[in-house]
Amino acid sequence: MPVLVDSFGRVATDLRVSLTDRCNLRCTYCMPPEGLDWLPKPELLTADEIVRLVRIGVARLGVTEVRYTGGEPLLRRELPEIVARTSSLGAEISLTTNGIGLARLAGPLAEAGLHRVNVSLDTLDRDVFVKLSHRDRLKDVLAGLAAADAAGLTPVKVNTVLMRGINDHEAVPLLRFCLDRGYELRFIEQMPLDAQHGWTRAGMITADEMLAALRTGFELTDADPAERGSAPAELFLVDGGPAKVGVIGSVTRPFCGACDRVRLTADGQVRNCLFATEESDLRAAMRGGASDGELADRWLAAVRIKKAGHGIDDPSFLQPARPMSAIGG
Ligand SMILES: Nc1nc2c(ncn2[C@@H]2O[C@H](COP(=O)(O)OP(=O)(O)OP(=O)(O)O)[C@@H](O)[C@H]2O)c(=O)[nH]1
Ligand SMILES: C[S@@+](CC[C@H](N)C(=O)[O-])C[C@H]1O[C@@H](n2cnc3c(N)ncnc32)[C@H](O)[C@@H]1O
Ligand code: SF4
Ligand code: SF4
Repeated sequence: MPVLVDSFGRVATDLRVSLTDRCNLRCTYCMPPEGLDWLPKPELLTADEIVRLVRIGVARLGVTEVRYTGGEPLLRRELPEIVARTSSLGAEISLTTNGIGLARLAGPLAEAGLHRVNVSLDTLDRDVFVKLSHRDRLKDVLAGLAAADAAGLTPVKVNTVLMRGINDHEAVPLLRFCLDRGYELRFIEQMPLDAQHGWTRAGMITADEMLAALRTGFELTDADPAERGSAPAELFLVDGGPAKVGVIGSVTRPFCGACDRVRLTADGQVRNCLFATEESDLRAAMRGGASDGELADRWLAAVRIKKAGHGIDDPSFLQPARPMSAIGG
């Protein structure tokens, strides 16, 4: 089987599929309070088109992990159907979500064949949640997390972006909360992918700062690096283990050398990197009558030209035109 390999020899086996660019939160590191100009419906891939492309990825191109994301993937009505139709292909199927609606959907998604979820939770404080996301939905997120755990969508992982002066005092309580419930918490460095282009390197909480904050409450030791593979999260044992906490240092501790990712946007564009400047239009090809083999060939060509890394520190770095919510995080 041909594989999605780039010119540096990295093989993309992890397909991240954005199901929609819409969202019911407005996290300040992601999009403005008024929202964005969402993609028009006819431009979105249909459920049939998504299933066809995922099948091509898994059956013809060596994809072994499929993650549905967005925008907010739980807003896509056909999510359980898409999971059901792709879960028999043999790849691991996971979901990254803000958790709103998961209280209702965790059971049906598990039944449809979803293996696990990662839920974003930046704070345990209702007022901070409102400040950070411009919506009063903390209760729904917490209910979604509990439902995911109860439905066996495990290991449940939690994603937290720390923001200076907003939630950076919550590193220790958030870890305590996750340890108590058996969730694997990962702290994330903010990347220049917000729609407002407001990111600054100085404003970002670094992985070193996160670790220093955590060490005020816990003893951290390096986990076995062999376990990491191509995962973005660097893991640390908490108080001797076995519980772990992760740090995703995309900016100060980049992991691009081991990158195994490729993305499909909600409007059917292949992106070989979060920070890609070029996309390959599978939707137009598909709607123009391309065969599975022709689509696979386009996909292979798109991955071949992946750059070595994100280049955030290069003087010539330009933030991509698409924000994270429209790329698929
Ligand atoms: N630089 C970089 N960061 C990424 C990439 N994918 C995800 N991230 C970061 O990692 C965070 C967590 O991503 P998730 O969607 O939970 O996926 P994951 O951590 O790869 O998933 P697991 O397999 O469960 O560990 C995101 O919020 C991003 O900030 C990527 O391709 N490149
Ligand atoms: C874009 S969201 C999509 C899925 C879902 N809406 C959610 O929030 O989990 C996926 C992940 O990207 C993260 N994210 C969003 N903007 C980011 C940024 N500028 N830098 C780093 N991570 C970001 C979020 O915290 C979330 O964990
Ligand atoms: S990070 Fe996720 S939940 Fe927050 S605004 Fe972006 S897409 Fe929505
Ligand atoms: S920034 Fe690009 S190359 Fe680096 S890990 Fe993410 S997707 Fe891969």
